[in-house]
Amino acid sequence: MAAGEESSSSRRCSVVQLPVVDISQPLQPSSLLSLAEACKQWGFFHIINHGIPRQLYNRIYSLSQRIFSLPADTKLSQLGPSSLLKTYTPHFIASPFFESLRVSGPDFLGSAHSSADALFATELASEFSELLQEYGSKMTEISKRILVILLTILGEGLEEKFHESEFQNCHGYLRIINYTIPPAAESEEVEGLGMHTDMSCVTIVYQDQIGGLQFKSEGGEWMDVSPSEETLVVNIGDMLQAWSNEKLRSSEHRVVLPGSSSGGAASCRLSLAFFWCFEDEKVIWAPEEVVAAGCCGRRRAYRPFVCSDYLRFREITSERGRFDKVSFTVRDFAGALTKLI
Ligand SMILES: O=C(O)CCC(=O)C(=O)O
Ligand SMILES: [Fe+2]
Repeated sequence: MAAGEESSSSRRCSVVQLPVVDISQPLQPSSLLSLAEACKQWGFFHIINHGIPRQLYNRIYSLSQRIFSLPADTKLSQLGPSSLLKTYTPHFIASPFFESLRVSGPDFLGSAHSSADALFATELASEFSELLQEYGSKMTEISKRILVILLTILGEGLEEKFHESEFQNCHGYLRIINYTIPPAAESEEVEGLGMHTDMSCVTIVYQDQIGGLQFKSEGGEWMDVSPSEETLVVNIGDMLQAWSNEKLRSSEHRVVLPGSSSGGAASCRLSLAFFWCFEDEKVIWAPEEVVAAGCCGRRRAYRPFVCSDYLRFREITSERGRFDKVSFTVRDFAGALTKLI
């Protein structure tokens, strides 16, 4: 795995060559090894041959832009935090440059429809919903495939033993995110989304060509995740870090937006982040076999906890309007590093 300094002087971070997994093929032992290493060290990797046609992205992209370019009042009153639907997160909640629309599974069609009906004429609303249904169900399928791979790298026999029994009630939701690139930023980068960990088992991200997704290495260095047309980014979330007893890493990450001088005339960055999560009432407790697998000893890193309690903890501990604040993670909530259980 090669990591080298990036040439651009405006970015004080490194680029890393993440493993690229072809998920249309069974994985070769050598690929499994490098993936296992990356999941332990970075918690990030790329996938290719995922079967999402480019036209699907293009169409979602252009309809999403139509939604985000509607007047702020319309988005807020129809979909905002005080509306019935609550699917729209306006600017100045996650950051001044971030706004998003949530589409929840498994009925992605119904979820997208309820938001789109409030904004679009019938025909466009139907098209938007159908596209999101297609995207959501493809992401669901890919998430399951990724979990099979991750359980395989955790240890022999663990996939057969635990995929069905532990992950069968997982559910997914999608966040369509629009980042506004501020023209006043000059050569300075700004944080579009501050440092955080995801509360999912795995997250699958499509980022457009603007890039800017970065994760923090164990040594505390920011690493750039370069955008590429053909690949999707996968990162491990807190739920899987806890369930795997930290054999899979949920890295802190963020999104930086380029200053206006660092390239192009683009005024926005669009990403689609799909979160594959345990059900709310799931008790997370790493199985004995997972704790014992490999050479990491038998120390448990977490006490058992209920998923929804952690989600609530994150909600309470995240301070609105404090964009610079480091958010708490699952270690702060359920870490038991000093105690043998
Ligand atoms: O926009 C991106 O590229 C990543 C978004 C993200 O990290 C998140 O929504 O949790
Ligand atoms: Fe994230």
